Amino acid sequence: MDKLLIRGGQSLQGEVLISGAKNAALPQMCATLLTAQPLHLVNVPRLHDVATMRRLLDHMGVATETHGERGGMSFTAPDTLNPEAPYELVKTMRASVLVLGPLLARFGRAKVSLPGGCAIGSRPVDQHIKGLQAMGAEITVDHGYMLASLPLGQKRLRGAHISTDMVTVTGTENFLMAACLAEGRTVLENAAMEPEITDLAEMLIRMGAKITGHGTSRIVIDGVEQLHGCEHQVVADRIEAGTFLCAVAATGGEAFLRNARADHLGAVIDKLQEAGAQVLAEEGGVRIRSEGPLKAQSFRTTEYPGFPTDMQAQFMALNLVAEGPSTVTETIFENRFMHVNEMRRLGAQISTDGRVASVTGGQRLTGATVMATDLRASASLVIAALVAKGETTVERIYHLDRGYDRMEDKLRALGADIKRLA
Ligand SMILES: CC(=O)N[C@H]1[C@@H](OP(=O)(O)OP(=O)(O)OC[C@H]2O[C@@H](n3ccc(=O)[nH]c3=O)[C@H](O)[C@@H]2O)O[C@H](CO)[C@@H](O)[C@@H]1O
Ligand SMILES: C=C(OP(=O)(O)O)C(=O)O
Repeated sequence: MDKLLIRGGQSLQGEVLISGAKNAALPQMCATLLTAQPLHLVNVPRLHDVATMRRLLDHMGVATETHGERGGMSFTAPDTLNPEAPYELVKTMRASVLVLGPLLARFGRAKVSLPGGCAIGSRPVDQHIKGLQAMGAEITVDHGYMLASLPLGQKRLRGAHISTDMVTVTGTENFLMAACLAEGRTVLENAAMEPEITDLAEMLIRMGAKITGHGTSRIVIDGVEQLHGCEHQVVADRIEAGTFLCAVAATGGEAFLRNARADHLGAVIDKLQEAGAQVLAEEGGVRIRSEGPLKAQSFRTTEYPGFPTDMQAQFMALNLVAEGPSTVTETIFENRFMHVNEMRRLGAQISTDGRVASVTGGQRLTGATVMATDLRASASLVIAALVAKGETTVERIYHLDRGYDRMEDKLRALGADIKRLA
């Protein structure tokens, strides 16, 4: 199993290219199921989750191709395919639930294993099921599979008014895709507003969908009979960018994050600036300068445009070395502090009480062997290791590879002493 060996203490300097977003590319790949015409994506990140999604689409009978250096991928979903997502292919990836809406909308049936993904909470899909049922689908769960179909004689899903019990990102994406081919109007209340939703909606509009209100909490979709192919560039990964911002802030130094979108990182940039780092939106990217001691920041995770749960662990790593006490409150997932125990192996002083972690800042971390437990936990351990004295081994980095595009190469180019051991 691959691991990372990191010798801490180098400040980071230079330029890094931010890849396309995992959480935008994955739903966009699923949207290919909505049309028989080819979908061409560019700026698709090189990630395990993307490879897994490709295998899943291949398994169903979608023709997939990669081309060029710019992360080009093409997909063609024929009129007849196998609408089944087996456990083996979906167990590591939450986004696999996103085939459900498109399959139902175009083929009228689907058999999809309950999805996996980061083990950061129980992560049910009850809202997905309820919303699609409101659109007329019949869905039962049996032996870990969602079995979905349309009632006899019904050819299309029907537009509905859907108001979810909580804001759900993939739930919103499933309804958005399903509603594009439904009969009549669908209104999504309490919709997620993440930039990845907006990017998906913009791509669907390019495919012929009629959508308004994306980027707000009320999205209106008027169903059409058919969608067509298109070419789309995947939006830059705000979480990868945020991770590099925290890494540079923690180690000190200066870096330009090419393609990063400051407008998608408001809450994270505000906290970094309050901590004392300089963060500037520039033409083509974001620059960060960090020198001298930073001040630890308390924060709570909330839905976009609030502080992202996917940045909680990385910012906690920064709070370890910044000065002063801080509290970190996780409101989205009930079990997203698994990095805390591993950070303690590096000498961190953190106590947790339910969803609140209290962090003692200004700590001298020292290298140790730690274990990655989930995707962003892995990234936070890498950041902590970059500032720890001596050598740290981060084990089980297959979690990191799920969602970061060659992270160690990018960090090495910025001056980090980091290597992968197979
Ligand atoms: C592939 C992808 O885009 N993953 C992101 C997506 O995950 P994901 O879409 O799984 O997260 P959701 O927004 O759905 O989850 C938000 C909360 O709602 C709960 N919930 C959700 C659906 C449901 O049917 N029932 C239910 O109870 C979840 O357990 C969680 O507590 O948004 C999360 C929150 O920003 C991010 O951390 C993930 O990186
Ligand atoms: C939790 C995450 O991913 P997933 O939803 O794919 O498990 C993440 O990207 O931080």
